[in-house]
Amino acid sequence: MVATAFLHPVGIIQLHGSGSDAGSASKCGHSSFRFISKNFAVDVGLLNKGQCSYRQCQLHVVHALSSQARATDPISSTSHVESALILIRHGESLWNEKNLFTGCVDVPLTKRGVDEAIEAGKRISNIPVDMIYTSSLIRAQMTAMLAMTQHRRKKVPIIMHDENSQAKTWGQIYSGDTEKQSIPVITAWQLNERMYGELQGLNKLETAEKYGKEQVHEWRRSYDSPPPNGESLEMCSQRAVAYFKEHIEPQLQSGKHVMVAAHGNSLRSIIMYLERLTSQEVISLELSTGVPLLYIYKDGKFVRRGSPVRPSEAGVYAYTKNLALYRQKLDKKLY
Ligand SMILES: O=C(O)[C@H](O)COP(=O)(O)O
Repeated sequence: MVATAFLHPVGIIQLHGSGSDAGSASKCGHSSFRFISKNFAVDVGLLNKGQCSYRQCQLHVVHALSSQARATDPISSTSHVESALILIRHGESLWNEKNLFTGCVDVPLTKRGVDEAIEAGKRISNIPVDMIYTSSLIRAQMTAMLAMTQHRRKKVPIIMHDENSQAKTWGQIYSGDTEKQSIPVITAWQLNERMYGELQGLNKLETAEKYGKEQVHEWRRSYDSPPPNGESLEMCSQRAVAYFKEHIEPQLQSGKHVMVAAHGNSLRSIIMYLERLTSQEVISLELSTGVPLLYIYKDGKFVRRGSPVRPSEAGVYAYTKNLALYRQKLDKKLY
């Protein structure tokens, strides 16, 4: 009986068992599998066809399947894992202040937006953050960095540069201790604000007068009506939610606490996914600038815990034992 070809969603597996000497047999007998590490799998198909012995077999390392597979797999199920997810829309930008459609135009924060980011940081200063994801736009990156100046854990957020191999090499940290005291910040264009097409740079009020209030509201808040040569929320969701599922959700599933600093619409699309909102319900979803939202990820589900009102708000930390313990350790300076 030969091992069947399949991709296991959990980890690199090693063939063991009768009839298949991992060293030479080109035909492997029935085998049991041992997990060596997570996030990869090997295609045992080559072994079955006798095309190579185990040792020669090219380990077709396949990135682990989606979190769904991991969630259903009893061995890898991380149902005991509980992670915090903080979503934050950037603070007020210079074009928010001028009431201009911004979309993917890369404008910075206003002074008020800076203050909003700092206030947001105070609100989440006792909630654990292991990784930060931002869009590739400066207003989201400024918001994340400013917010983290208020965090009590005092870890240093460091923007990871992997645009090319030199950037990766030149940005390396050569101290394990220093690395432990830092938080990787991953920037992703997929988290950018929806591209507002020919509305970018136009005044929102003038645009409503020109095209009519209903039409502009449709473009701004509906799910599937794009502005002229721009993205609909649905199109934005196809990149933002896809990125969240592929890159961010697995981190939460492994127990990492994550902050995502992004934009009104890219976050609306992600919240639509987290809270299973319909395309009708999402129309009324509005996000204020610089107000952090807290979700608890557990058993493959996201539970929204609102927005911490202030760092001293007991309620936030009573939500889960882990958040309360983390806060206690901060209070006792155990970090
Ligand atoms: O892109 C913009 O103009 C704002 O960031 C969000 O715009 P909206 O509130 O019209 O969606």
